[in-house]
Amino acid sequence: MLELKHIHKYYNPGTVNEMCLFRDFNFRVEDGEFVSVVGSNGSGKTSMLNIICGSIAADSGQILMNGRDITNLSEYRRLSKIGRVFQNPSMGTCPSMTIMENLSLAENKGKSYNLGRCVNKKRRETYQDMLRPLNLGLEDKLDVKVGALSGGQRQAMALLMSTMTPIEFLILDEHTAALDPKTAEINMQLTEQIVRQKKLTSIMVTHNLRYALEYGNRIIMMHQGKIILDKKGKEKEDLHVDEVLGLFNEISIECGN
Ligand SMILES: Nc1ncnc2c1ncn2[C@@H]1O[C@H](COP(=O)(O)OP(=O)(O)OP(=O)(O)O)[C@@H](O)[C@H]1O
Repeated sequence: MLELKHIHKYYNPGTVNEMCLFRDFNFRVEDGEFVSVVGSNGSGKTSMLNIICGSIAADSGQILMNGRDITNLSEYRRLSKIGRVFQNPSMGTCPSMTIMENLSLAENKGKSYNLGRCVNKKRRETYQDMLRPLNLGLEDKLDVKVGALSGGQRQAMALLMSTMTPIEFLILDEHTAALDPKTAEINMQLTEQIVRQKKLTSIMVTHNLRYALEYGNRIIMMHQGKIILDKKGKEKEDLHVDEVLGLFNEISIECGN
């Protein structure tokens, strides 16, 4: 379970650019939930993920993980339980290292081993078996540098790498936004498969309303630092893209856009 309680967040406090993004923001994600997060630009989606992961600090409020208060826990320590994939495929993989080295590094997350000890034949075979079902031909490219892969291949790698250690939570920040439709679909299917297999509690920010409705069991919409729609289960299944789009339009008119 992940919980944000009474979160307050100001950007640029005490300056002319001061902006209050979250005022008493509350959000709770139950174990096993896969929450899609939609919302207009600047509504606070990435800031919320950053606060959960510890990349930025809230000004006040509490962050709980499985009931434990992690508000003051460093990002590094939080990430032993959280995997995160970003929009940019070049984040989360190292371009100057080979696929083999990248996967080994990801498997070593939290361990003090160096690479030399871990790039071995057994792992090579394991990684080939892991990559084969993706049908991206990566199993035959273990010694190719990741920088030579396409964006879609790199994002599939980033997804695998973020979930190689025994994490409980997966945070996806527009992870298919930079991919062409076919590659995005492949990455979404891979996401769903990993989430189901590893029983991960997941939060996926996306601007793709179809993905937001098709994948996961809960959807929230954010607007100006608030959750303005929250549907799960059957209520979510009954939602149509047009309805969510309608809500977007209402908000835009309200904001004078
Ligand atoms: N480091 C920062 N310093 C100052 N303001 C920030 C900072 N990060 C975000 N903001 C502001 O906070 C608001 C929310 O930004 P955030 O990136 O969380 O929104 P978002 O919903 O993820 O947007 P998008 O869909 O465009 O990615 C925006 O107005 C943004 O300008």
